[in-house]
Amino acid sequence: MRKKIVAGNWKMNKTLQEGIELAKDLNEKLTADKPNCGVVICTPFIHLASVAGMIDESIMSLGAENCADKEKGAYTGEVSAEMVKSTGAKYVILGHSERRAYYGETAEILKEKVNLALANDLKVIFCIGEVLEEREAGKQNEVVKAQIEGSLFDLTAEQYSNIILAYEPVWAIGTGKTATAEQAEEMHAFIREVIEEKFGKAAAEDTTILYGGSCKPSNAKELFAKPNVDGGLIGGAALKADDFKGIIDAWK
Ligand SMILES: O=C(CO)COP(=O)(O)O
Repeated sequence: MRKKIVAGNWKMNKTLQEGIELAKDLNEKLTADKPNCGVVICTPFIHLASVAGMIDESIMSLGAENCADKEKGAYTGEVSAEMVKSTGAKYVILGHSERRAYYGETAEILKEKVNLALANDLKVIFCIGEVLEEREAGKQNEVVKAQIEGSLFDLTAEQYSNIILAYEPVWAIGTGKTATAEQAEEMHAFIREVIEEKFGKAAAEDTTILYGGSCKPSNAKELFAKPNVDGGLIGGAALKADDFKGIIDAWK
């Protein structure tokens, strides 16, 4: 049975002190009222080691928002998968549309990152999704399929079992314009078909596919009610403990 997950992506928000406060607050709230799903918080690199020491791992896990495409060495400013793992993090987000668009991350670069993350025992939350023009041209399926094929199709079945997918239509990220539950379901079902073609039916059924893009407490329940939507990858609403918990509670 695939796992239901609500994951937060803090992006480039929160000072170290603010991040510690948020993690503490969330940890307290979820200790008092246990979640019905897996919870992951993905924080900037600088928060990882501090936050790792303060969260109850039976309730939530920690992840990074990125890692380098190189193993180690003279790559000033980069943070390797091995370094991420050494903080206590268990997950890493890769292929976020902001990384693809603003930092030129190609399918090839992402393939390297995915390999290094998996080699260091990190689970990968791999993001895919089309931009508005692609949706308007009816090309969303083609785009998403190419993103999956381009970075994940060389994985072994064993490696693939550590991948979580996150469908994030770029036009819905931070815009307040959520995909409808029907649009999300339609794409998630298609993604499962793409996975089935390559990795087989069991792997497709076992893949957790998250929806991301303006997901909030007010729309999470409707989205998560769809059979192929296994949770969310949350940006803005993950920055307030009450909002994030409101989304987690959509599984109750
Ligand atoms: O990009 C996202 C999560 O990775 C979604 O961001 P928002 O929830 O702010 O739209």
